[in-house]
Amino acid sequence: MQIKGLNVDYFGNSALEGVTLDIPFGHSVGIIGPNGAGKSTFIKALLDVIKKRSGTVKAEGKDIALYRRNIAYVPQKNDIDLTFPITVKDTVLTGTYPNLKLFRRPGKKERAIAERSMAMVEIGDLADKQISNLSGGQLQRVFIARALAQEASVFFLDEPFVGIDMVSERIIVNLFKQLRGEGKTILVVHHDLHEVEEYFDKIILLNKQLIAFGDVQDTFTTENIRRAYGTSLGNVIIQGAGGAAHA
Ligand SMILES: Nc1ncnc2c1ncn2[C@@H]1O[C@H](COP(=O)(O)OP(=O)(O)OP(=O)(O)O)[C@@H](O)[C@H]1O
Repeated sequence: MQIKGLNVDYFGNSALEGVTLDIPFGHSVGIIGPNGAGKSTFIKALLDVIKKRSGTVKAEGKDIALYRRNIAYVPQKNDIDLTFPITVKDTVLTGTYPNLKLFRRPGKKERAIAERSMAMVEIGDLADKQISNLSGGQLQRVFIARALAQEASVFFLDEPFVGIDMVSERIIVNLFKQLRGEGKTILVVHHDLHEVEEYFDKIILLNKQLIAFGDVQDTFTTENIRRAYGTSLGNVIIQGAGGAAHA
């Protein structure tokens, strides 16, 4: 995915400035940076769901709009209306809609895809429950199953580990490993620096501007964390992460 000169403003305030990088497919990539660094904005700009002031985003040489169907997106929980009356299986089934032909309803094939997707995140037993009755971790797995049902090759997830239980976290991490093994690309906005090395093979450090991008071993360094978070906050974070970052 080729990103060139990406600038995004909200009401005249800049959220992203001149972000240029080339994200190779087939990796699990963490997007890391302080609150308000523009991480969610970055994902939304790549998806073309918010207006850019300038810049281009291409995938395999094509404008991202032409590639959009191949990208499954799991937004932050806050961005989803959880009071909407819908069951787990119907929510997951909506993941198949982008691939349906015009005026076609989901049939046997789509229901089989939805079932397989639910099984991949171990929520088959919740199929008939209303989404409003689920725990945070179960809900996150429902939205990931919906993304799987889209049968995309690229996955964008915004803070998937926030407010979830350890069992859900383990299931999701194992799924990421499985998807990566199948050559899929996973781009994840992530807050907690503890697990960075286990979850991702590349990271993007962001604070309005691109601070660093590359393999975790080379990029997840105390120096880069200080540059992204500022020296004093960076030091607190490095200590809190128990030396997870490289010196
Ligand atoms: N819809 C919006 N309207 C106005 N300003 C916005 C909007 N969305 C984000 N912003 C501002 O843009 C900046 C970047 O926000 P963004 O949500 O992308 O950051 P983030 O790194 O994902 O933050 P967090 O970790 O807190 O979720 C912040 O200053 C935020 O207040």
